[in-house]
Amino acid sequence: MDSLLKHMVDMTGHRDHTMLDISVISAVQELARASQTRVLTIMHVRGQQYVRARASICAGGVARMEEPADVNALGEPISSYPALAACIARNDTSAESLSEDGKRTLWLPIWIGEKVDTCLEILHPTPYTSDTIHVIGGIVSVYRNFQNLLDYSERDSLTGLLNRKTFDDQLAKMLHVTAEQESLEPGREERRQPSDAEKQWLAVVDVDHFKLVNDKFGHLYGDEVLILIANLMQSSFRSQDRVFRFGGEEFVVLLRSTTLDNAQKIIDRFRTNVESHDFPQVGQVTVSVGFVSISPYESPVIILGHADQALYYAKSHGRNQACHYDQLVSGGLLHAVASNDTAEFF
Ligand SMILES: Nc1nc2c(ncn2[C@@H]2O[C@H](COP(=O)(O)OP(=O)(O)OP(=O)(O)O)[C@@H](O)[C@H]2O)c(=O)[nH]1
Repeated sequence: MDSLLKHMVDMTGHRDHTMLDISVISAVQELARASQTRVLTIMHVRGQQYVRARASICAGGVARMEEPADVNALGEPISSYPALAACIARNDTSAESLSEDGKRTLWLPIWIGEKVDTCLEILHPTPYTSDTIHVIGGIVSVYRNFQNLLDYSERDSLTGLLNRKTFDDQLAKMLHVTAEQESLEPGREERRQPSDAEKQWLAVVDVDHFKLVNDKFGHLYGDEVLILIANLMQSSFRSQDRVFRFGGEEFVVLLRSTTLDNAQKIIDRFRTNVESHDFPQVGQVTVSVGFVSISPYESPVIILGHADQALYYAKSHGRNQACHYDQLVSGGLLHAVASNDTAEFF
């Protein structure tokens, strides 16, 4: 029981999804004497479900995060896990399978309302007693409640998008990973990257003339426009991209690993989706976008400042368009300010 309490204290002491994953699999692994425990992400992409491990621990080992070799890979189709697929299809909370070579696997999907995007997978050599199942059930409940709480603190209450604080954390992580990858290729910093190279991108999105929407139709309709735009963002961008609301009528998107051509296409698809949407009562609404590639050699403030400069260019040159910072600079339409000062534009 001491051990159970220790694990519960550990799990509830985290304010970060990664550490929560690590502590839940460490707890299950030890208390359920598993041979392997994993946290799986269930991704929903265009009506299909995919499974990808995000943390794992083996007997006698330490828990670790699973970093996918390719961040764009969706994982395995759920059909590779028939017992889990059937369990999710019937909205169930557990499934077991026994393979021909005697390996037992227990899957515990974590339901939050009608949605499931996480599952615990426990491989165990011998059948579980009802006491062990009871302990595992308790750990899973605490894990689910804590995930829920963390999720709530990471999101904007009006649109349900990720909030500004989560953006700061995720951009810092993205810069760190990119810097690590580039350090594996010395000299890359100085080399000019080809225009078809895959990069990470940051786009700042601002609703055009939003004050007019509020003034003409009232704040309730204004709020509805923001919610519908948030929905259009979720459906227009890819599952590996991240969408944030910065507050007001400003949104930010982090686009993962794609070429300039693709980034422009993905952003324009969203922009035209907004332009062609019929907003109840309000009619047509448009957005302007400024975007920039993310370099680990620049600070978040500078990266955001560049995207903002491109956004203001789009605003002051007709709105309802997406402008690329580097293209504006190389075309002489914007002036880059060479500076190490992180307060360059503020
Ligand atoms: N309904 C609603 N309005 C908001 C919210 N947050 C900020 N606003 C309003 O958004 C409007 C932003 O207006 P401005 O910054 O002047 O910009 P704009 O009218 O969109 O003009 P441009 O950006 O130049 O195209 C203000 O009227 C704010 O009151 C919100 O959560 N809900």
